[in-house]
Amino acid sequence: MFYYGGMTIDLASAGNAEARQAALAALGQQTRELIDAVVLTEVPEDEITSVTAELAALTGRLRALRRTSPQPFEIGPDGTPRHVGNAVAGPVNPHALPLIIESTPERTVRAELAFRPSHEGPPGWVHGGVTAMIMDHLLGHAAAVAGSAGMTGTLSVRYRRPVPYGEPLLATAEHTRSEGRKSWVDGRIALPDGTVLVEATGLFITPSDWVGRFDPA
Ligand SMILES: CCCCCCCC(=O)SCCNC(=O)CCNC(=O)[C@H](O)C(C)(C)COP(=O)(O)OP(=O)(O)OC[C@H]1O[C@@H](n2cnc3c(N)ncnc32)[C@H](O)[C@@H]1OP(=O)(O)O
Repeated sequence: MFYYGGMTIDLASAGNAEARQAALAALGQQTRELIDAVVLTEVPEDEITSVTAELAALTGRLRALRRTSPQPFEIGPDGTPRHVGNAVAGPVNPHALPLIIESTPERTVRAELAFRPSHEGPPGWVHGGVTAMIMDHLLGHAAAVAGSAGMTGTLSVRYRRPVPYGEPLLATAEHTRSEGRKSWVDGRIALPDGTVLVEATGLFITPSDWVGRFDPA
């Protein structure tokens, strides 16, 4: 639903929802490229000022029709909840990598990823809060794949080595045990040669009203 000039418009039913999602995903990707270009640019100051004015105009065009409610969960191919606007995995959210997660037959999860220049924390390396965010989401996905979808209760991260951006990395996670609505998950981000850079353990708690709602496929 979108709110515009006193009207509520259901754009999904008015047009082709799939084409709209593809268009939004393309906008999200272009915006990611813009963000990295902003971070890395060395163009002259008058060009920066000119581009800023153009961006202000583009921002105004997008604000002409605005969503007023959160996007709902969808059920992914592996039966887990997800939504296109998610800050880690949502294709239409420029903030997201987006993380593309695969489930294995053993109900573990893996994601090939490369951080971007805009994720920089210490010069030349990825910000620890960004890697923690990736771990949070991936571990949550592993809980869901194991049939224990929940919200993060606690997340513990051990930073073993600095994480580079612009290089291929592999993130993996697996559910280790559950007690009632509480589930524990381990995960890590590693170099392609297996060198572990970041390790994490999370406790995920299934809210009472989620019980039985997101059973894996
Ligand atoms: C596939 C998609 C993956 C997505 C992953 C996304 C990960 C996220 O970012 S989620 C966002 C961040 N997390 C949050 O916002 C959570 C906010 N907190 C909450 O909503 C609630 O506190 C919630 C749901 C965690 C627990 O609420 P509720 O179900 O009422 O818990 P409650 O009944 O009090 O406690 C249940 C058990 O969990 C324990 N518990 C509750 N909260 C915590 C906590 N934060 N840490 C440790 N244990 C906890 C309780 O002690 C209790 O244990 P026991 O059964 O042994 O007595």
